[in-house]
Amino acid sequence: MSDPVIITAAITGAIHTPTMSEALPVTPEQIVDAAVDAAEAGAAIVHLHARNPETGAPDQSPEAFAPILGAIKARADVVINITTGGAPTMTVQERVRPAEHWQPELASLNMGSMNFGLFGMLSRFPNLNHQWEADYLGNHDIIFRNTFQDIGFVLDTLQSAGTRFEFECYDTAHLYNLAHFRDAGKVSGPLLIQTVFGLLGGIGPHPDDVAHMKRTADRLFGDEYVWSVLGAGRHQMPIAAISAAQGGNVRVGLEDSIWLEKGVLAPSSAAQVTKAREIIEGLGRRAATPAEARAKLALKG
Ligand SMILES: C[C@H](N)CC(=O)CC(=O)O
Ligand SMILES: [Zn+2]
Repeated sequence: MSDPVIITAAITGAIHTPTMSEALPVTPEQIVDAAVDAAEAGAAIVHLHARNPETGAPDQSPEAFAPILGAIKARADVVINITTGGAPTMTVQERVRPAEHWQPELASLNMGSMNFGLFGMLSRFPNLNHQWEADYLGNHDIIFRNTFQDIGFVLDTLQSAGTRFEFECYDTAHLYNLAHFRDAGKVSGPLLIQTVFGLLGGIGPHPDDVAHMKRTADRLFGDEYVWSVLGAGRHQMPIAAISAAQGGNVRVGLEDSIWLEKGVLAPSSAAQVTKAREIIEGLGRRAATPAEARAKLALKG
């Protein structure tokens, strides 16, 4: 039987906005509770962003993470993964600061630049509460920038503190970018590769897309990598099931989808973790503990 499944819960992110779902955690207290609940539901890793408690706008200042990190650690033995993606509108210097300051076990790292098509969601949410939501979601001109220089800068800034990475790959080009850094000796296994599906600007959510990304990663990295998947929006659970059925790992959470199923808003990331666990256990597997995730990913603990 294949290894236990590492479940990552992405708690709030910087893509969805407060008007979209009341369940989206915004304040530090809400983010802490959501992360602890997700850990208790079976997540071994929580992926964290911070927000302005008043407006809900993304906040990438190290101070914004202060009331979140210690409080989670005091209540749950879960692996902390701090975003370096922040929001697409931020510079790499801004985006790397929280992980540089807090030196987590894991940090996310987008393996390339890409068009970020958030506007697809706008049609479903005509009445947004905050102007920044409309400006942000309605923007057809967003590029998430992470050049080879930016990626090198993030690696150099964080690796000295023993932080390892969740390499976010939105298309096969990003897998080749990661292979480039591996060949250059800048990164080494075990490489946690988070393949992202169904976000406009990246690869699609079709099972053929998943097979194509997995086949390419298998060829480029062999047993040097640990495979995980992230399906955006309504693709979250079907993509998780495909991965779990093939020995892979999964990421769920309100950052990636506000839905539990078609037309049903998820009451929490924990509810999505529970649903993913049902799928995983239905396949005869089980969720990995934080300790098992640390061992498999060679985390500093
Ligand atoms: C699709 C996800 N929002 C990817 C993400 O989580 C990026 C990051 O924080 O570095
Ligand atoms: Zn993120």
